[in-house]
Amino acid sequence: MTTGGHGTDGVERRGLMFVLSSPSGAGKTTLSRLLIERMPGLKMSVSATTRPMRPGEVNGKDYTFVDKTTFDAMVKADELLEWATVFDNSYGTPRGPVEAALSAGQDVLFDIDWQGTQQLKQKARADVVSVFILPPSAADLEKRLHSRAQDSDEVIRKRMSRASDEMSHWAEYDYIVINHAVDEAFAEVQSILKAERLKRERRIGLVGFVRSLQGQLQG
Ligand SMILES: Nc1nc2c(ncn2[C@@H]2O[C@H](COP(=O)(O)OP(=O)(O)O)[C@@H](O)[C@H]2O)c(=O)[nH]1
Ligand SMILES: Nc1ncnc2c1ncn2[C@@H]1O[C@H](COP(=O)(O)OP(=O)(O)O)[C@@H](O)[C@H]1O
Repeated sequence: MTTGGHGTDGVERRGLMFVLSSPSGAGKTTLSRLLIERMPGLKMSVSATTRPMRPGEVNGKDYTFVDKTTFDAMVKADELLEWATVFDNSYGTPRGPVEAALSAGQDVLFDIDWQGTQQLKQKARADVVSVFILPPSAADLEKRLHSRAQDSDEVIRKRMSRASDEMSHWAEYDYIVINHAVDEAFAEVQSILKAERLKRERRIGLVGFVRSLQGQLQG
């Protein structure tokens, strides 16, 4: 499904879909923002959701906030690459921007749950790189949900009680990062992306590049 694009060394490369999942509060949003800021060639997939906007969130940047009728119409029109129900709300990935970014040779970053990750893998396994973020402890997770100060106590309780369910899918992921300190977790996630970009199978321009090197050696 993905084509085009050049790596930093000029060799043509297929774009990849970089997925971060975790229980709520483990740090996906924080790590995603850092990746987008610091990794050129990576574009965030902005999901559509029916959940209410949190203070500080920006419509069209953090999520596209839609009502249930609009979301259902998007599903019906096959406008979503994947979608799922999480915490009683619907979340989904609009297909158009992802396909446009990949065909322009960019990589795409997804902050989606295990259900969405499974759907992406069914569609394009070779192009999906998945990372599961774990909190260092349950106490830290709860502290982070409270420190974010954006959800009511009841919502936080619900998210804590779902954490174990979400975490039970950890073994379906390619990589696991434990988010102790943000800087270290970021460095680990960044290393994964850098190494995956160098994978031979994605570097579709290598055959031509090596042929040209061999030509130079013989010539
Ligand atoms: N399948 C799927 N999951 C999504 C999508 N967007 C967000 N999610 C997941 O929905 C869950 C709840 O997200 P959110 O309400 O922003 O809370 P957060 O986990 O605290 O960031 C998280 O596990 C997200 O990764 C999407 O487009 N598809
Ligand atoms: N390594 C860390 N140490 C301490 N606090 C963190 C760490 N990573 C994230 N946080 C904080 O925890 C809260 C939840 O993080 P967030 O990135 O919103 O998680 P998620 O997107 O997985 O729900 C935020 O207030 C964030 O600043």
